[in-house]
This record gives sequence, C-alpha cells and structure tokens, in this order.
Amino acid sequence: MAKILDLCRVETPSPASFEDACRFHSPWSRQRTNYQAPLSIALGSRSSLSVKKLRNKGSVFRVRCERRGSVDVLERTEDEVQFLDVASNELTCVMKFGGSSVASSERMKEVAGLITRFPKERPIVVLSAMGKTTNKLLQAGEKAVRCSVSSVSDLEELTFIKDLHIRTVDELRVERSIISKHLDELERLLSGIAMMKELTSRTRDYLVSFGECMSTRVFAAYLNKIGVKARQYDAFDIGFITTDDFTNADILEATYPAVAKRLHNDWIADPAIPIVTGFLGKGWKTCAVTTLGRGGSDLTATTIGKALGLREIQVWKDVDGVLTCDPNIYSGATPVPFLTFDEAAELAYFGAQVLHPQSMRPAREGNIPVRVKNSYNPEAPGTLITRSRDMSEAVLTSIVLKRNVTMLDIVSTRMLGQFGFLARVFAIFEDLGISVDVVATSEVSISLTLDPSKLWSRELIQQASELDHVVQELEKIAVVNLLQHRSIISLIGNVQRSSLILEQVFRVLRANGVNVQMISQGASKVNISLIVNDSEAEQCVRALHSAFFESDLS
Ligand SMILES: Nc1ncnc2c1ncn2[C@@H]1O[C@H](COP(=O)(O)OP(=O)(O)O)[C@@H](O)[C@H]1O
Ligand SMILES: N[C@@H](CC(=O)OP(=O)(O)O)C(=O)O
Repeated sequence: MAKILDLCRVETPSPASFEDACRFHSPWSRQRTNYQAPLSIALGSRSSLSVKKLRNKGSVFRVRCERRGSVDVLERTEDEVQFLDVASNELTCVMKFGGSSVASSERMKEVAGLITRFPKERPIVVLSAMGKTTNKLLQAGEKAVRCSVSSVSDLEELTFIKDLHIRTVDELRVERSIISKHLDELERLLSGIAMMKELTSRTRDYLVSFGECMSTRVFAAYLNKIGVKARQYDAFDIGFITTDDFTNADILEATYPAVAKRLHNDWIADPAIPIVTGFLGKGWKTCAVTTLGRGGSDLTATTIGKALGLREIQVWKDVDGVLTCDPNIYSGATPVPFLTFDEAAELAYFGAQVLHPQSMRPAREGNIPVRVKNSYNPEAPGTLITRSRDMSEAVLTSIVLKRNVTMLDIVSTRMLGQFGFLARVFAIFEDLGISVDVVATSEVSISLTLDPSKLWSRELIQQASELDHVVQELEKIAVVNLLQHRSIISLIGNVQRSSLILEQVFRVLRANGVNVQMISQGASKVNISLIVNDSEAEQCVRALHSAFFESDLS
C-alpha cells in the first residue's frame, strides 16, 4: 500500500508551486527522503502525486499519491502545516557514527540509509575516521621517524590508507579529487617527519586529523550525490576550541556558543545536513589541530548536542548498546536498556571503551538524552542514557575492567594523630600533574591507583624515571610500595544495595581464590572498585558476570 508519511514546509497555497515546496517521505520513492528537491525526482517515473488546498473545507491541505493503482491521501489543517513548517527550521538531533560504522563504502551506504530512514529528524552527523585509519596513521608516523624520506611512499600503512580511501570514493562513485589533496598532504607530512626524525604530540594530532577530515568529505559527497543535501565541516574551523594538551585536549566553554552559532546560521541560510569531523579541535593558544583523546568523537557529538540544545544525541556503534561487560572478555554480555548519566560516566571513566570518558559531561549539563545504538543492527533498542531512572529493581548494571594500572601503597613515617598527611601526598601529585583514579585511606596510609591514560599521554610509563621521580618525592614523607600490573574492576550499579553486592562479590572471588588488594566505593554512589592482579582480572569479570547477570540474585 502506498503511504505518505508526512507533509510539511508548505510555503504557498498555490498548487503549481506547491510541489516544489513540499517535503515528504514515501516508501516507494527512489530516494527515500527528499530534502527540498522537486517531488518528481523523489517519486520516480511510475508514480503520480497531487497536492491541493481544499478551499471548500476551510484551510485543509491534501496530498494524494498514486502508484500502480494504490492510493494514499494525507490531509493537514493549515495550523498543522504551519507548526510543522516552524519545527522544520530546527536541527533535531546528533547522529554520531564511529569508525566501525563507516569502515567501507558498503557501511557508508548503510549509514546514509539510516540517516534518511527518519524523515522527521534533521540531524547533525558526526563521523570518526574510517575503520582503523587512526591506528594506521599513528603507526605510519612512528615508522616515518625511523625511515628515510625516499621510502615514506612505500610505508605499508600509507598504502593501506590510500587504497582504502580511493577504493571507497570509487565504489561510492564520487570524485577522487575530494580526498586527493589530503592524501598528497599526508604523504608530505610523513616525509617531513622522516626528515626531522621527530614526531611531537602536536604533529601526531595533525597527522591523525587526516582520518576524520577524509571520512567526512567522502560521506558528504556521497549524500549530495544521492540527492540528500549535506555540508562538510572540520570541527577546528567551526569553533571547537580546546586546551593545548595535544592528544588529550579538553573542550573549552567558548566552544558551545561558537559551534551553535555557526551550525544554526548555516542551516537557516541554506539547509543542508552538517557532516562534522569527530575527535578534532583547535588549541586556543597555538591555533593548531588538537585531538580529544582516543574515541573522542563521542565527546564531539555530546558537545554539539549541548551547544544546540538538541532533543537527542545518538551514538551509533557496532554493538547493541552498552553491555553488561566488555564483549571481548565475555561474549555472553547483554545490552543494558537504561543508564543514568552518572552510571555511564563512571563506566566510561573506568575503562568501558564503548564511550569516551568525558562524553557524558555535556549531555548531563544540557540534560540531553544519549541513545547508544548498533549501526549493524538498527532494530535493536540500544541503551538510553538519561538524568535519572527507576532504580528500585537495580542491583548491578555493568562490570568494567581497566588493565595495566599502577598502584601505590603510601604509609606515613610519622606517628598516628599527625594531621596534613593526605594533603601533603596529594600536593605532590598536583605538582607533578598526575591524576589519581581510585583511593582508599586510613589515618596513616593511602592506597591509590594512577590514571593510565594520563600517564600514557604524558609518556610517563615509557620513561620509568618519571615514575621513579613520583616515588622519590613521596619517600620524603612516607614509605612507598609501587605495585604494577594491577587491574581495577568497577562494579557499576545501585550502591544503595552495596551490602548485597559486596556479599556476592566476596563469595565469588573467594570461590575463585582471588585476593582483593584494595576496595573503594565512589562518592558518586554508583561504583564500587576492586583492585586485583592483572593476571586474575578477566577470570574475575567472567565469574562476577555469571553471578550477577546469569543467576537470580534476589
Ligand atoms: N561495556 C561495554 N559495552 C559495549 N561495548 C563495549 C563495552 N566494553 C568494551 N566495549 C567495546 O567497545 C566497542 C565499541 O566502541 P568503539 O570501538 O569506540 O566504537 P566506535 O568506534 O564505533 O565508536 C565494542 O565493539 C566493544 O568491543
Ligand atoms: N578516530 C578516533 C576518534 C574516534 O572517536 O573513533 P571511534 O568513534 O571509532 O572510537 C579514534 O580512533 O580514536
């Protein structure tokens, strides 16, 4: 049965010009959603459409579609049409697609289908680099430092990136010129790295930015080719202002009004779906390209959502939502239907790769729901993340593992009852600019773990001397024991029921012969963290998953 799903944006009651002004969706049109193109294109040759203002019925608009004898009629009052017209002026949601969702031309076609499948949405699309492009760019940079300028063109990672992007534009039948300048510049940059024998974190950010700059150009060109008007944006050109912490930059407040103004004004002046590079920004002092940390496109999406006060932020992945644990550790992990911003933030911070650690902040501040969906399985309901949810039945939501954590046991050399010990310890970390993850204290001792991502970004882990420096400073006031190769297992859930959770945890760990080396209950009241040896961690997660999610806990 032919069916008209919507009629909106009627600018004139005159039937002659009416057709060009209608925006509508029909399941049998060749291009499922038609953004203000003439309806004759959208319908294809074997359909007929008529649009009328029925004067004898007051101000009622009627659209009648006919195809092979099957007819559908939709009527709207003038008020309804005007309401839809006003609403159609606004962008409605963000749709972010990660690398796995845009890994090939086939995937890009499916993503285009997903975008046009929701005719009432006017999305802002945020894209990551295609597939594993970011990793390949980083590897190419590392190799370029060690190779001669003349052999840069033979680097297998460069060849891989070139082949992937050229194959994609060819298969999508868009112009190669869309990316050829970037590919040439990428090769020149790698030659520069080979010449200088140096890869600074600033250059590294510029290097990886090629991934997102190319994926967005290819995708925008493809949308335009299939008749869906789109406009490409580099985030660093539209107001994403960050700190100058290359490889791990923070978004600055000035970003919100700047991005909102640019995207909104362009949309009003000439509506076209914005296709924005994820992950990238511009350092406020250096004006150089920065990146938001690995997986940073999620943060780009939530920042845009908050900037424009949109209705929803959709984060499309290759899994059916946030799962009860990392599916790479346990394949029986199942989707979590609802989460609060606090739960999702803890989960991301404590290592669940599925969301960027900082990405919940803008969504929480703007109170904008985040929906995690699977681009490979769009029918799956996914995970909805909101400010609050019904916790009456909740015990545990998800189990997260953070590996390769460094732990410090710090025992005061002074006597019991001395004050200021904690303050002195944390002053040392502040001076060294190192952030701490999990803390447990008594009056004379502190156990804590160091945030591995911050350590990595500062390259402290490779420079063992830096870690020794931390220990030397602490040894001025305490006896210090440095313990490496530890894991944090974070239990995200309803900490109001911590006795029930801990009873179960200790029963499981005892049965598995695992000794917990430190335990901490976060102030956020959604997280209990346990520290165990790296070698025992995965086995613990599997055992805990089976106890909490595969048996009746009540
Ligand atoms: N708790 C979890 N729930 C869902 N996915 C998880 C979880 N922990 C780790 N992952 C991993 O995160 C991946 C999705 O995140 P990511 O690779 O960053 O997606 P994208 O590149 O599409 O943005 C999944 O394929 C899965 O392997
Ligand atoms: N391409 C970047 C940014 C990103 O967010 O990627 P993804 O959405 O595929 O995790 C990275 O690999 O880190």
